[in-house]
Amino acid sequence: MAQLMEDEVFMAFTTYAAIVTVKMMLMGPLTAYYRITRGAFSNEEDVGRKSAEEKKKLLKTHPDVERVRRCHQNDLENIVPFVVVGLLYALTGPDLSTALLHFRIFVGSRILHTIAYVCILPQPSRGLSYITGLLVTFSMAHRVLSTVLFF
Ligand SMILES: N[C@@H](CCC(=O)N[C@@H](CS)C(=O)NCC(=O)O)C(=O)O
Repeated sequence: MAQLMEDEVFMAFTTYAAIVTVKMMLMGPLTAYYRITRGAFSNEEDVGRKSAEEKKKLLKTHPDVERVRRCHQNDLENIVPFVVVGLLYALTGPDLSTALLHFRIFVGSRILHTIAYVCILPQPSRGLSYITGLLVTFSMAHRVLSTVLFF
């Protein structure tokens, strides 16, 4: 394990995986921010001490909250596979420069995806950033499978 932590590709993977995971985790506080500012809550206990009338007003969905939630969901669909496949990829011993290119493009694409989704940028900005990240993960999966294929 200590030897693995000194491997440059593994260190690069750990760095970018941590960055993109923290980005994904920040979607939670961002959702909370939108809930509070838009007055849109989903649980009765979240609006505990209000009158029945006020509760009714606050227990609703809001398009901005739903947008951030979809963005978070999309992160889960893409970042979790990146972390799993990226770890296996790092273990196949790729070139440092090739690995860095994969990790940087993926993290950049997911940051752009979030900006495009939350700031409502016109398509195809979100679609292209999503496809870019997906291609990076597929490229790493290709390397993993072509290195260790064993049925
Ligand atoms: N689960 C996704 C699968 C396809 C996907 O991830 N598309 C990208 C680019 S259009 C996206 O940002 N989808 C919006 C979303 O997941 O809410 C969906 O329902 O759209």
